[in-house]
Amino acid sequence: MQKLLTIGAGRMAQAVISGILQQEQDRFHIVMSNRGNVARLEQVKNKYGVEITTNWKDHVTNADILFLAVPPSQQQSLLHEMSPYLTNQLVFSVAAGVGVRELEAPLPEGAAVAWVMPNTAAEIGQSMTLYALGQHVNEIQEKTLLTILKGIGPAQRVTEEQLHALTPVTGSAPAFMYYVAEVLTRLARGKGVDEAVAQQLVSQMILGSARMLSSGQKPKDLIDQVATPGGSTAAGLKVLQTEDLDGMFERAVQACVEKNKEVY
Ligand SMILES: NC(=O)C1=CN([C@@H]2O[C@H](COP(=O)(O)OP(=O)(O)OC[C@H]3O[C@@H](n4cnc5c(N)ncnc54)[C@H](O)[C@@H]3O)[C@@H](O)[C@H]2O)C=CC1
Ligand SMILES: O=C(O)[C@@H]1CCC=N1
Repeated sequence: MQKLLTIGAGRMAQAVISGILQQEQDRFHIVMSNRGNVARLEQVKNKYGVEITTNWKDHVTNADILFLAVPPSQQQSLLHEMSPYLTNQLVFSVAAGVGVRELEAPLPEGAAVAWVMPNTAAEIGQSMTLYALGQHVNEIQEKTLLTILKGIGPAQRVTEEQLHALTPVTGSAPAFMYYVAEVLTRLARGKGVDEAVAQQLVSQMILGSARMLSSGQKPKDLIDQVATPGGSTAAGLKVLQTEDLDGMFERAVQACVEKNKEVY
């Protein structure tokens, strides 16, 4: 059994651990740590049955995998602090904007690092995860990482530059989708449907649409199937185009990219 130490026990650490435990219960011994929020640690211990600690240093030397799930602003000082304890552990981080180069720089020469960008659907094994590997990750470590990622959903290897550009598309865009869901749910409620029903009908609509997309059909073709020529959907789509929804999404993605750069 390999020992996996998380530093950070917040939303993303828990989403990933939850996904791993559903798929790979017996493969990893998981220890979760944070900066001292004992109540949060007790919660994760009760919820996931993992070991907890407020002092990651007690576990770092005999861990096989170090999973950094702290805010991007905290990560460089943490890496410096961790550096003297590193031997051959695989270090992977999910911090937005903190690339492979930034992970390697504070660590000893030859440190094995990976930059991973999951999303919160990791919690149910449905994240679309992107990852980039540092130059010193060996075959066994890559296999271990892929085992972890398999637990949280499909994963796609990309370059570090692509990962910077795509973080909004897979990491942040779930929030954009939930925003759309919130708006549609509110509209449905405004028509006298109660909240639970409104959420059910919107979530099933999104689920069905996602399944159609994941069957490989092109968005354009799927739009055409819905929009009867001269019909009501076409009238609605025209409003979205006139109001520049494309431009709004482009600007939202760009805002995420710019924000992620602020870490440095
Ligand atoms: N929430 C999301 O959808 C996604 C988040 N991420 C990344 O995941 C990381 C964590 O984000 P969230 O889980 O959303 O935040 P969060 O605020 O829920 O969790 C942060 C955790 O880090 C701990 N922490 C903070 N500073 C620390 C330090 N110096 N030493 C040890 N522990 C420390 C906190 O106690 C907390 O447990 C961020 O870097 C973010 O960019 C990446 C992809 C998606
Ligand atoms: O909002 C954030 O900064 C993180 C990065 C991707 C998703 N959540």
